[in-house]
Amino acid sequence: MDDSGIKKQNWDVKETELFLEILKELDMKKCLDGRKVRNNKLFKVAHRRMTAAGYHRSVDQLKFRWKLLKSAYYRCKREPDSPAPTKIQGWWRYEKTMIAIMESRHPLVGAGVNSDRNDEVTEDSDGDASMLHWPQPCTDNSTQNLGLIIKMDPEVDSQPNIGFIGAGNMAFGIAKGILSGDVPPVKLKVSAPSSRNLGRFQELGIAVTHSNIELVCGSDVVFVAVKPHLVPPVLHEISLHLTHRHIIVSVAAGVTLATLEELLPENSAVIRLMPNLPCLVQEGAILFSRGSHTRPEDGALLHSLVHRCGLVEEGPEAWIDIHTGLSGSGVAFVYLFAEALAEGAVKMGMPSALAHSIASQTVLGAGRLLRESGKHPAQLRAEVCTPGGTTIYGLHTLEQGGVRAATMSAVQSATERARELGQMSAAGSRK
Ligand SMILES: NC(=O)C1=CN([C@@H]2O[C@H](COP(=O)(O)OP(=O)(O)OC[C@H]3O[C@@H](n4cnc5c(N)ncnc54)[C@H](O)[C@@H]3O)[C@@H](O)[C@H]2O)C=CC1
Ligand SMILES: O=C(O)[C@@H]1CCC=N1
Repeated sequence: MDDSGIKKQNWDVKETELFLEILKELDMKKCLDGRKVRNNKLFKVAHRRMTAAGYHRSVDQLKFRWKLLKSAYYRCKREPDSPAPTKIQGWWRYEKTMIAIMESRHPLVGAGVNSDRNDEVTEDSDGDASMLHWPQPCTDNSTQNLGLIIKMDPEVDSQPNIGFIGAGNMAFGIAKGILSGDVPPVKLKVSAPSSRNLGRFQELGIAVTHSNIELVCGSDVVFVAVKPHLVPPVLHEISLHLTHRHIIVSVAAGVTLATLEELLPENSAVIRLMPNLPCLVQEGAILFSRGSHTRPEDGALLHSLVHRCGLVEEGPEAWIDIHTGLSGSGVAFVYLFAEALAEGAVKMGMPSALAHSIASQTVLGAGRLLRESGKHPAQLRAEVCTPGGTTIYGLHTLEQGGVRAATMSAVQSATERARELGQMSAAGSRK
């Protein structure tokens, strides 16, 4: 047992890999400047994340493991051809990640850095490099550093900062869905070139900017919510300012993961997400697919952010365009049907307002019953039909009008159009 009462057990591969991934993701290279208080915060965040993943290590155990990993790293660096055995079993598995963490750091230089010598092992002469000397990809260094420090402080905030590029209907719908979870508005920011659509975000307490770069620098998860043809120029604009901490989530219809990855710096974590407008009322239907440089945890993080938007599923990318036809566009098909229902009633003499109100309640009720009963639509339809009654007469008319075939064709057309948009944006990205 250690001081915290946590039993000492050997670290296994998965646990060590997760620990290193967490440190990498927390931007250790920028945050660890040798100040004990800040180091403690970082290890506390790591401790919380490890615990959430089912690995129960105290903060001190994590620090000790980190010391051993650093020792092994320096030993191998000193004697690359015949390194002495390290205290880390299976070190070779972690070497690459350690190099990624350590070699993006600068040696401790000069005054102003209050190095915490107790936090080091003999081999470790760098004392956790100063962020003063780390080149910042973002122009807004002060907020960047502040953001990282806030991000690391479990008491203040451990949630990611979320940015929206584009202030349109879909960004607003997703933002509202996210806010209905336990994410406070202070964690969100939105950018758009004009102020036209920004007011409604501000009313929700969300910060706004006209600078996509400022937005990216202050965000961990960035939703790209501009029209598909604007995706290539927008990604080109922000690319230089992306770091490995960013997850880019595109909601643009048709734009494929391959195109997104091609437009972004190598190894960028990209997720393609297709929402629909009812996210606005937390009744959306979302399907997302992860790019080749994401980890399951990135999907889990995204899921946890948007789960209040409605139904959220992860699936293969081939289904995203189909989901666009079925659900992204599908809501508009349902609205057309609702409108036609109401107009039928108006034709028969009902006042328009009442007809529309009843039509929307009919669509809502039918949808809820369909979802909550878990029954096939044909079964529910049969439950409404009295033999020789009104419904079967009406259904016969709809079938004569080809409503079923027309609806299937509508989903097909919208899916094919999404694919076409994808090809166009791929061509745009190669220009
Ligand atoms: N509206 C919908 O129901 C759905 C839309 N989508 C996708 O969501 C994306 C956005 O669609 P909507 O929200 O409907 O569009 P929208 O036209 O309502 O919003 C687009 C926003 O992008 C902003 N914008 C334009 N150029 C920009 C730039 N260079 N930098 C930053 N912002 C810029 C505009 O000012 C506007 O606020 C599209 O790619 C669409 O395919 C996906 C599913 C459903
Ligand atoms: O019509 C569109 O292109 C977007 C994508 C799905 C819904 N609206």
